[in-house]
Amino acid sequence: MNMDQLKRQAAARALDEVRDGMQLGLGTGSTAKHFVELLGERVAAGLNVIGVPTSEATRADAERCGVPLTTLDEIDHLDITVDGADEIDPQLNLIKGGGGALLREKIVAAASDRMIVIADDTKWVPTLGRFPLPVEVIPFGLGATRRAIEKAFVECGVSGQMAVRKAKDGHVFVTDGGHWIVDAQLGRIADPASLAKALSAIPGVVEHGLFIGLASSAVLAGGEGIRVIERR
Ligand SMILES: O=C(CO)[C@H](O)[C@H](O)COP(=O)(O)O
Repeated sequence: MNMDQLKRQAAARALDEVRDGMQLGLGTGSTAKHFVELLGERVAAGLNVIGVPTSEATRADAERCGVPLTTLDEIDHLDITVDGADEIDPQLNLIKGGGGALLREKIVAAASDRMIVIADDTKWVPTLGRFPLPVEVIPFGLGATRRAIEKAFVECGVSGQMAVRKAKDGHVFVTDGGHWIVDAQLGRIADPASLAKALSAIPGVVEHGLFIGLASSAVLAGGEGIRVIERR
């Protein structure tokens, strides 16, 4: 089975948790896209749900698949958010934002009763940090923000190169919120909760890709089948 088939399997398993009448957060990325497509098939067959997309890309996918959409201004909570991740550790802390949607993804996950992470099992790691940590920043005063981020890294015992993310066309990548992303190659984040707190305290940082205590469960698809891990 190839990687894409594994992603679809994980998405299909998460769909088992969806019930009629639910309000759903719809994640971003190639794995979440499978979930939106499968959900669209169920909607076409009569399932009544409504979704909040975590990016303009997911909004377009959901519209194409016929999934009804709303916003967090029109409804007061979400039952489940189903989203992918770039890394998942055994405490179900995550690195997200490889697709650049971390800000909306975190807002939507935090507004949800449950967050189900779906992934192929290569995303499962003993310690976060091999995947570059995305930090969403305001372009104004970026030099000062970078220095403050470096200081936070030192205080939290990590270090590594930082680079402003570029789009495929070579221009700076701009998020749906109009911000930039700095990717930090940290290698190993021993204390992700402390680093998350330190980054959140920096004025020019809009959000970062450490999702601490947000995921309720992870559905991991691998060569030997599907593993569902619940947060203790
Ligand atoms: O955080 C994300 C987007 O901001 C994605 O969930 C993450 O990058 C995983 O993507 P994929 O399912 O394509 O591997």
